[in-house]
Amino acid sequence: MLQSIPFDQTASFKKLKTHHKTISKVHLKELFEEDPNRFKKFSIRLGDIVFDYSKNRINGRTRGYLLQLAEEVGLSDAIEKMFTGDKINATENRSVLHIALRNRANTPILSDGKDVMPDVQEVLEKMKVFSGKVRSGEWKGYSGKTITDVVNIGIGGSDLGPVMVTEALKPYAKKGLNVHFVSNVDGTHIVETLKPLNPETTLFLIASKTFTTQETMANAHTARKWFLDSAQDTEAIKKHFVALSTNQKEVAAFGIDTANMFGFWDWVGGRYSLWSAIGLSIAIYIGFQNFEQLLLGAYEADQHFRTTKPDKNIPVIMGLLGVWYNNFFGAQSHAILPYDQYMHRFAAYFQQGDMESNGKYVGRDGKPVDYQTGPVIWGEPGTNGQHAFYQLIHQGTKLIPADFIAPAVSHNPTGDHHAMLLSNFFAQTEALMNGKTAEEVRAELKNSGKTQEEIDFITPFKVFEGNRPTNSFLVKKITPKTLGTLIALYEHKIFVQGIIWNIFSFDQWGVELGKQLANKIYPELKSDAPVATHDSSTNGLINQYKRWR
Ligand SMILES: O=P(O)(O)OC[C@H]1O[C@H](O)[C@H](O)[C@@H](O)[C@@H]1O
Repeated sequence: MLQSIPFDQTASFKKLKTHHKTISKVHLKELFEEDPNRFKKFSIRLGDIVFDYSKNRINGRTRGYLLQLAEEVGLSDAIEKMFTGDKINATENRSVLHIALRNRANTPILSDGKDVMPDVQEVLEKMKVFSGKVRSGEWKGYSGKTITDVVNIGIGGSDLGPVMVTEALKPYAKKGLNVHFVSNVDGTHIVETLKPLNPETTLFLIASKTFTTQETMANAHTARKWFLDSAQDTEAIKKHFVALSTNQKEVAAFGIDTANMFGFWDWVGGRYSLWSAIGLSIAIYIGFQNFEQLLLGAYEADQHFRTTKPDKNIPVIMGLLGVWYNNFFGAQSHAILPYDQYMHRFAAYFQQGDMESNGKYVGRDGKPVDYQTGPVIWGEPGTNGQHAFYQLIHQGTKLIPADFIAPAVSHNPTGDHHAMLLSNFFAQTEALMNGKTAEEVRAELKNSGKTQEEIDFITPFKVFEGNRPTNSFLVKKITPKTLGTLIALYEHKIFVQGIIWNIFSFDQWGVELGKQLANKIYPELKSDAPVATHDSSTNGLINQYKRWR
């Protein structure tokens, strides 16, 4: 069990509050001028990743207080509890062991007194064999043809991870074997996905931890019907449908042979499950060896998180910096900006990872907290974002801490594209930090042919305050291994913040109410009779829908 320590009642919280009053008046530029060793002091190297957090509104003292905060809330103890299978997900009475899924040392990890590693290894072995057969063409469809298209049907944690990783690692894909993802219950998603596909060469992975999720079950049944319309034989389902789930009973009830089921366990949270059987689409797409590299990268991040001192610990520092802006500067959101087109779903992935984990107002003591918790996570790949929303980051009234991520080596070294991309990556964090003063603007306009009056008018609009904080992740190359490390670092950052905010990061009760109400409304939509059981807005909308449909 985790302790409950309201973070605003810690001694370091008070110190940080007082310290904030002075440091918030200091410009980042001054911090760099004062200390030529800032980059060295405030950056950490982990394998092929450099994490530079020097462009943050902190000095050594800030870092000291933040690290004290981590100590006061018992972070090291909490980390150890996660790694040793303690039931830190108390509201669901579960261990939190996604770290076991990538425990490449295979050392025993106990949950409920039982070593989970033999089961983890068994499923990995099964994934290896199966993905190998699909990739080699040995696995045949009902008419004897090899599989060309894999459709993963799942939503939330059973979709976003595989989507993000298969996109990010496209250069490692096998030619002629495509993956598709269907998540939305909107019929458009499955209809459009199936349109170009041939049932004889399509393999469906039904991915659902619970195997009861409405969207996934609806899409799975539609896929089953589409398939049987062509195969005309329920026996053929065996060759075209597999299940990734913890729920054997429901898998069998759906008609999938449980021999074709890849299991996982209740100690794997949906949004932390891409490392489990839920990653089967990844293993098929990039090959099992590459999938193992992804696990290895995450394992290295796990080791780093568990064993490195807090001041050199990337997720700890990431988490503390987030708390610094969220709770002391009043920042409401955090942007994730990968300068890598393949990583275009990275921010979307961590919207679930972070917001479903830390979007909570009830503390671990069961009482509402008096402070802000999880930030709004958002972002798009650079340079597209620059031409869309960076205006607000540079000159808006909101403070938006941002993470910039870029590979030094591109998978597509076409012409000078990568140098151009990287020059933008470097320039943006520099610009956000330094800004541009009125004097600099005036000097630039001096020989522009403008009158003094025109210069006076335009100058304030061209001034950039700067002082906008950023982190930079410079990665040698986005490979399965470095991507695995990056994802795990972000996962652990979420953990750190949940511990500090004294909330339970591994449940998600907040998604239940909407589901419950949808289940109540769904039968009401069957008849054309007007409804009167809701508030006037909901009744009005439902009844208009009934008139129009
Ligand atoms: O994998 P499933 O059981 O189908 O769940 C899919 C998703 O739905 C739930 O509503 C949760 O919000 C997510 O955390 C979960 O990943």
